Amino acid sequence: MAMRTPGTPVSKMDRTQAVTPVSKIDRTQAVTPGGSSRSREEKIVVTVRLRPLNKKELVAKDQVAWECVDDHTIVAKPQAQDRSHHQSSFTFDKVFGPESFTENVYEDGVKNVALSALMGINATIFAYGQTSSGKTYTMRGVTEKAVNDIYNHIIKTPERDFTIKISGLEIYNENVRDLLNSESGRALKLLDDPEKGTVVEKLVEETANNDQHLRHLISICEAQRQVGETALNDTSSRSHQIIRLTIQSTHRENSDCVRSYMASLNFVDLAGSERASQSQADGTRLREGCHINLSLMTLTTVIRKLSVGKRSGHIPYRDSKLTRILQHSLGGNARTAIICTLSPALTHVEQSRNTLYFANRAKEVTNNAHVNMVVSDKQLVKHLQKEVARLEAERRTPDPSREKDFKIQQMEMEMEELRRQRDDAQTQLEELRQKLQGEEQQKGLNPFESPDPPVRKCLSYSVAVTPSSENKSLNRNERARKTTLRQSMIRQSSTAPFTLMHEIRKLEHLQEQLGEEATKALEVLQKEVACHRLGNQDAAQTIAKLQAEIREMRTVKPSAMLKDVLDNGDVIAPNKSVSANLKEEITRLHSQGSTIANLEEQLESVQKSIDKLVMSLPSNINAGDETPKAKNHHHQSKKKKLLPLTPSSISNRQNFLKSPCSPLSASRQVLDCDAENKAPQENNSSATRGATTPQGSEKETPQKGEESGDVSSRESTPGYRRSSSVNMKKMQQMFQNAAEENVRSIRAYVTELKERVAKLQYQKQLLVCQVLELEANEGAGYSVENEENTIVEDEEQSQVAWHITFIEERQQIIELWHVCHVSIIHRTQFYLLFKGDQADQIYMEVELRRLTWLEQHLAEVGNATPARTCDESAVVSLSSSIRALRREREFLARRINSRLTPEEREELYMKWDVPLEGKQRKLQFVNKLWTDPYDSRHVQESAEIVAKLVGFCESGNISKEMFELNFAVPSDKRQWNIVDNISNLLHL
Ligand SMILES: Nc1ncnc2c1ncn2[C@@H]1O[C@H](COP(=O)(O)OP(=O)(O)OP(=O)(O)O)[C@@H](O)[C@H]1O
Repeated sequence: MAMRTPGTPVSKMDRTQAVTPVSKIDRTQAVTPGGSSRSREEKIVVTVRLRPLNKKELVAKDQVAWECVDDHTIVAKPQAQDRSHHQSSFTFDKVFGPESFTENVYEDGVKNVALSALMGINATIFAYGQTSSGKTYTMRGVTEKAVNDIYNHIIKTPERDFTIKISGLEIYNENVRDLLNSESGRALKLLDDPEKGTVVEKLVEETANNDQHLRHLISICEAQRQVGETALNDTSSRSHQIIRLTIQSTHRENSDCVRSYMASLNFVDLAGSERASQSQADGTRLREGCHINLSLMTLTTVIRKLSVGKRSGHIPYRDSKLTRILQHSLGGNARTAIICTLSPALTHVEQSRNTLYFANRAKEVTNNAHVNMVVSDKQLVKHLQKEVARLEAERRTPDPSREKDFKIQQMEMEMEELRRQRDDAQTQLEELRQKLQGEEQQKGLNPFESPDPPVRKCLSYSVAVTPSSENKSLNRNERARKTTLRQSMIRQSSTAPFTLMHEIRKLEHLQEQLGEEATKALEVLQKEVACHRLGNQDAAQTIAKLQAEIREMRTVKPSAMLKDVLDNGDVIAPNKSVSANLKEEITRLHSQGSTIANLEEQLESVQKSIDKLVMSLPSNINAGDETPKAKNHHHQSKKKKLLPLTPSSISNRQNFLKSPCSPLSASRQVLDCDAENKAPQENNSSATRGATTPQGSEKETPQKGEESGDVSSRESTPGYRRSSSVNMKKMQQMFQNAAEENVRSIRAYVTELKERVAKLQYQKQLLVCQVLELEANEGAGYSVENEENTIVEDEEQSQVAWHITFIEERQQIIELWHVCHVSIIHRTQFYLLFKGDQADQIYMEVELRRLTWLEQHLAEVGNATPARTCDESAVVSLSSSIRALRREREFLARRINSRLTPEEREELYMKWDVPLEGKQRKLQFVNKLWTDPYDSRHVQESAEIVAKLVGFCESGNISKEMFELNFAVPSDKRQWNIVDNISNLLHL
């Protein structure tokens, strides 16, 4: 749509496009197909103003020949003697009658076009008409009002800086004269500029300081204009006058923005066409009249040619200086409004008709205005100078702020403090232990023996797992559960000493692995940061200290005894009794009580140090705009890529059981609970991921380091420095990004190590409990030596008792699954795998414990939205568990068609009361599974259906190992494709 209603208020104007108000007269053209959104075609706005009869005409009793019948139409009054067949009615954008004010002409006719210049769009306002028709009268008023509006706009737009310049020229007898420099008296040349088009050479351009100044300059132009008396007009303009305002505006606050709007606004008061007979011109006036008519004729030709289309051949702009100077305004890059002025007198009716014909053609001319953005040389130079200075400074001093050094110093101090605190804690612990030992010895008791072993065990467990649980009232099942737990422990203690020893070995081996991996992580960190600092000694020292911390962790390795045992192939010394071995184990476990805690503490300390280091990276210091979500995503994706993991660590990670009782995990409530109920992906996908990611990660990290190293080495060469400061900046930025990413990855990795240490803690505590059970049994007379006899004697009785306990425990577990919204795939596997075998005791116990903890945790957290911690571990809530379970049910529903035949489906739908024709019946059906924990038949059938849907059959495609307290990789992943996911589901 092209603009038609010229009076749109400035506030409603589109600041970047030529505005297109609605018009009553639809003579517009469509926007150029494929044209820029900032450029559009628009027809010249044409208005007609009919002045009142002047004194001379009134005296001569001239008649009024024209009438404005409405806002758009002017008609010739029928004259009795007029027998010609001229067009008598003309329609324009606006027609103003003799009573109209110049203000109306401005507001409704040209304002919109004039103010486009404030938005970077060139604009031109013409007055065209016969001599004495009122052109000058109208243009003066229009110019005055436009100046008012321009300055009002400037006042209302404080965010932009405006510069207004003015030049004035007249074309008199086909010579161009400077109205602001009239003393020179010489004619100015027109030059062709490839960018600007025709320019007037040496035309003076003054900058207006304010509106008054501008008005003053305009008045100078008008005063300098050639005026002469003719028969028709005492003050007839004998030249074409062009007053040009150049308006430039720049956004104040955005100092980096070097582009600004720039447009010119032309006020063109043409000389009037005249007939020599009427103007009675002779001599000078006649010569003037000839030139005037000649240039107006060229203008008319240009308009006529343009009105029939720009491709209608040659447009004779160059035939007159007027059309040459105004070329852009005639069919070019400008919005143009023409005010055609008419005398109403019948004596001038032919002249007026010619004016209307001209106006008629002009309204068909199409312009193509666009917003002009310019880069001021001055601004550009300023901007470039600033940039060069900044880059030079950056090149000379990579870290001018010294802020990083300061932060490193701070970090070192904090590390020192942490180390001191750790040593103090260790000393205190040692003192406490010795004191305790002394007291126990005074009482004549073994320090690790308790007069009431079961109570000792319970305390040990509850303190470690849920420090606050002592004050909480027991729930409906807790009492019974504790009883059965105690029973199962006692039973287990008589059967599992070897298993326990084995578990202890594994745990300790894993602990050693953790130390190694932490060292690797720190080595990578050191490399990254060393590169980043470009040899900064302080940073290197800091990292060396961090690494020493990790080495310290490694020194707290399994004891010499463990080493012996491991060296001997993990076999218990044959000359020692099982009881003696266990006692030693107990002692060793206790003596290592602080080992894992130390590891945790030290990892915590390393984590803090790394956090500090990451924060000290320049991009982190400045970065405040990265959203947490984006950071999280970024972090996760990079973590996958960059972690320096070994295959063994990957397999370990996949099989970790998360501990709820670690001091770390308890304080931070770290629990991978979405994983608890996470719906598995389609088959194979997870296994593939697990296999490919670590390999990629092993390759990625060193590559990054090498890249960084390359950059730093190149930067240090003089040739590189000379090459380009912009390139150097880019490369520095790239390097910083890479370093930051890797350090973040390492931080995430250390966090993960911490979690794993926490899990170790949990496992170890569990083992301590069990070893204590053994010890207690021994103390009570159940010696391990006569263990076999005892078992044989009590076998039958024990089996019956266990069976009863199993039934009870399983029911408790099923109820807790339901309450905690645990994965129904997990429920199915557990339910189908553990049928009451003696060896199932430990699994039942572990499951019961973790569910008890989970139930309590959910009760504490409630429905709170799981918050994300910085290390990305999710905190489970009831709602997150329910969501995960819902996703899992959707997953299972999707498998119904592929896993069940149509007959099976139909049978099941009927059996489970799912309408056969109902919508989403698959989901409806799955939603009914595992919903009644008290109906054993329902539970059994639910388990069977889920097993079928996931392809699990109890006879061997899943290992009990995955529910066990060990970290072994399932022996055969092919047995069940989604075993990895299920392992995750089991994470605590
Ligand atoms: N709309 C109007 N209302 C009242 N008086 C008007 C109007 N238009 C013009 N006049 C008067 O008519 C006379 C001629 O006007 P003006 O000089 O503006 O004509 P012009 O078209 O510029 O003539 P020229 O081409 O000879 O310069 C002036 O005295 C002016 O005051």
